[in-house]
Amino acid sequence: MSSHNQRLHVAVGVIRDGDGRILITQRAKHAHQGGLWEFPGGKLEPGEPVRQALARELAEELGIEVQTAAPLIKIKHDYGDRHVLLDVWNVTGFAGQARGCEGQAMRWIKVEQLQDFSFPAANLPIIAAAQLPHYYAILEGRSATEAWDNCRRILATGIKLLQFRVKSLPHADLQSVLDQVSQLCLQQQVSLLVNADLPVHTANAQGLHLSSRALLASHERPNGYRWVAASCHNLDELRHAETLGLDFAVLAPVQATASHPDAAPLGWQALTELLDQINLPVFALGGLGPRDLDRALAAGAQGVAGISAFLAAD
Ligand SMILES: Nc1nc2c([nH]c(=O)n2[C@H]2C[C@H](O)[C@@H](COP(=O)(O)OP(=O)(O)OP(=O)(O)O)O2)c(=O)[nH]1
Ligand SMILES: [Mg+2]
Repeated sequence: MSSHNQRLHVAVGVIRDGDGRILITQRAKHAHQGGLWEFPGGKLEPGEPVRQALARELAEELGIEVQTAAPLIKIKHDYGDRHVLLDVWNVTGFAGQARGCEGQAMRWIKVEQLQDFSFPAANLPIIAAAQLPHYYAILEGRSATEAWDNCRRILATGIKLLQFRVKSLPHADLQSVLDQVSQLCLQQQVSLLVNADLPVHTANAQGLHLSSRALLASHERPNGYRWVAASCHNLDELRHAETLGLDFAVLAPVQATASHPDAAPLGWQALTELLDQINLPVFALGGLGPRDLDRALAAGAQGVAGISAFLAAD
């Protein structure tokens, strides 16, 4: 194996301050991917655990001590001259004041500003992962009243990412319920994705959610949406979502669910193995709720998606 084929394992931190701002630093001009902005971090030493490498690199580069960190996403990327595995962690607690210990430029920026900076090519899914929350709620309802009631209950839990998928609603009611839901989402700064199978106008939504059938029928990313996501059940579908340049996927069913009793659950092990093979933020769905977040993160997921799990009691 030539040295270029050996994958360089890199520990990377998406560091957040108390206001949710993110720290980015600029790579030295002469370095690989020089001059571009990056999330601080660096190469693992031989035999070094990744969590330890993360702490060491952030101490060396920024003079901070990592206190709270959780896995965010893993990216494998071939630059041609170098093959990297970026092992990216969310760092939400640290001691000390970050400074550029190696003379590098640094900025604390809002998550929305990540688009305004040039990062290495491998960073695209990291930026999506950094901007997405850990929970994705799916709105269902058999009547306009029930859908609206469910929407209010879901948003009351603090959900910031919502899919409008009220497939059992009479078509005559769909548009007015969607208009009402999108109004409330706008007010509460919730990102709303509309399921692409629904016969509605999506002008007031930030995103489109493709069913796995719609995903496989698509040859390019739909235009004009801040977020485009898809439902997946296997590696082929996940790969297709990645190839189209979608922002994230939902993978189901991870556990057995009452709503889909015939579908064989993947289980945590298969979930981990599937997520290891793609560079895309993925929410785990199926028999899961907020209590499963740590397990989902450990498996390499962005977080947890659910329907009934996010309906808080009134
Ligand atoms: N830290 C970091 N590295 C990234 C990002 N995106 C990306 O493609 N990389 C690549 C660039 C490099 O090829 C590799 C990091 O290796 P590096 O050589 O900078 O690591 P290091 O900090 O240990 O550097 P050094 O001590 O050897 O100077 O990962 C990112 O967001 N952060
Ligand atoms: Mg570095």
